[in-house]
Amino acid sequence: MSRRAACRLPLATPGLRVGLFGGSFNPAHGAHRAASLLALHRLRLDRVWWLVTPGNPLKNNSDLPGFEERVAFARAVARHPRIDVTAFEADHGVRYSYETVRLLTRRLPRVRFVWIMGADNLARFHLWQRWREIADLVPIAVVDRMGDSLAATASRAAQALGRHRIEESDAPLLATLSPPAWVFLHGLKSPVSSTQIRAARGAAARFSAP
Ligand SMILES: Nc1ncnc2c1ncn2[C@@H]1O[C@H](COP(=O)(O)OP(=O)(O)OP(=O)(O)O)[C@@H](O)[C@H]1O
Ligand SMILES: O=C(O)c1ccc[n+]([C@@H]2O[C@H](COP(=O)([O-])O)[C@@H](O)[C@H]2O)c1
Repeated sequence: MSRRAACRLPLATPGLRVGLFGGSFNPAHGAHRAASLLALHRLRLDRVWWLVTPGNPLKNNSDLPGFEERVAFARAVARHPRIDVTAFEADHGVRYSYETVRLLTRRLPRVRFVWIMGADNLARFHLWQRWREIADLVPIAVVDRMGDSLAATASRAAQALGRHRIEESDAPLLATLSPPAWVFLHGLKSPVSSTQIRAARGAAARFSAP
């Protein structure tokens, strides 16, 4: 591991409860922040680390803006003392979440990590590389999202992990449970998406073009 990589991970003391929130952040937006605050509060986390991906393995990344640009904008949007925007995956040359989680849990075995994702990602979680092993490594919190709840709870991964789902009222315990364990968090249901923001920016650019 390089000195630079070691420097770019936030400080984490044993027992700290850390939510891992991976994303393309193209661009970061208010629902990323709101989902992080919901998870911080409902899971009794100490911090949330945003893991800006060098490129989602399931997306076409040909139009993805530069990594540093997405990190800088994410930092401007996060603006919270308990949210850290990290370049962990780029620093370590990984883009599969299984590798990220394995690296982090090995390097910081006494930190209590929780993987956080929006409901759209639970709906497609069974397509991720080694998704069952991710669920064996860390508890998972799924944040409800407008239009995605039904597909998420009926998905292959949700069904396969069904008996490991805990009651939402037990969410404060999630970080202390041995995986597999997961919870579905209601209470956000935001319609905001990066897709919508990119479309609005594109329309504005076309409108103002001479
Ligand atoms: N409105 C939202 N409500 C809940 N979770 C969200 C919301 N928007 C994004 N997320 C979650 O944030 C994480 C990062 O998402 P991402 O950066 O891909 O944003 P996005 O808005 O889904 O982007 P895109 O529209 O380009 O797919 C994912 O786990 C995603 O499910
Ligand atoms: O590991 C995988 O196979 C995998 C497949 C799809 C998405 N992910 C991760 O899921 C997170 C959310 O991605 P996105 O593009 O929906 O923001 C991000 O950390 C991606 O690296 C990971």
